Amino acid sequence: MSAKLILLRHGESEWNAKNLFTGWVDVDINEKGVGEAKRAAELLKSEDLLPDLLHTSLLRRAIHTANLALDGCDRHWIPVQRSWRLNERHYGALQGKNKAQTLEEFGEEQFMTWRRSFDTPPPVLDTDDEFSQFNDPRYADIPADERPRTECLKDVVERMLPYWESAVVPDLKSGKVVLVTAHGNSLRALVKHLDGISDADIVGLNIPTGIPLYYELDENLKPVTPGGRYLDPDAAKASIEAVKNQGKK
Ligand SMILES: O=C(O)[C@@H](CO)OP(=O)(O)O
Repeated sequence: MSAKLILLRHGESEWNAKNLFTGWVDVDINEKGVGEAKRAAELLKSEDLLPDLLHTSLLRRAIHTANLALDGCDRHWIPVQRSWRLNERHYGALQGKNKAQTLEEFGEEQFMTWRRSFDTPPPVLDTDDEFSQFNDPRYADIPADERPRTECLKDVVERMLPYWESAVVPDLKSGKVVLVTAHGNSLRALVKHLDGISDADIVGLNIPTGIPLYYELDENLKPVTPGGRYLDPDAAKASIEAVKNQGKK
């Protein structure tokens, strides 16, 4: 048995374009992002990788991207499950801050530690901050003392894996083609798990916006091809470079 999994980071968002730390702030995709989502649909169609089931985060940029990608390949009707556990990493007190200014103010080492280190979270965000989601009704089911106010990638792995095991794995095992539409850092957490990437090596992994990453998984849900396969490898390469260099302009 082999399972088919497609990972899709949302298309470019309004705040990606403005170079702002986003995290749980619920911004939409911009025009470029809409184009990326539609192109994702074309790629899925051309490879005959038509999703049977969708899992998304609770954030508009992932939901909108998934809707466009599915609509474009006539799969707008498939069952959907949404979970905060697929949300972007909560970026703590950096949410709403400009990446270039943060780099300048704190220096490259601190900036990259906050962006990419495995276990150093940014400072905590006040619950009444304008960029806080602490009292957002969509998170009311998360006990207040477990509701994130900042997260490092390790925290994301820990909150994402229970959802992976309980919701996504059964769908994969039932032979369905599963689409997971999520975010740069929640997908880094998932890829780390799938490919068994070390805490040190995950620092160097970046996920491009809007390009489907296809994994064929064996019976133990291990990737047949390590790292999976981007359906548009050239575009993925260029976009990965851009994500990597964010802030440095
Ligand atoms: O701002 C964010 O939420 C993320 C993803 O866009 O940024 P970064 O790539 O810096 O982790």
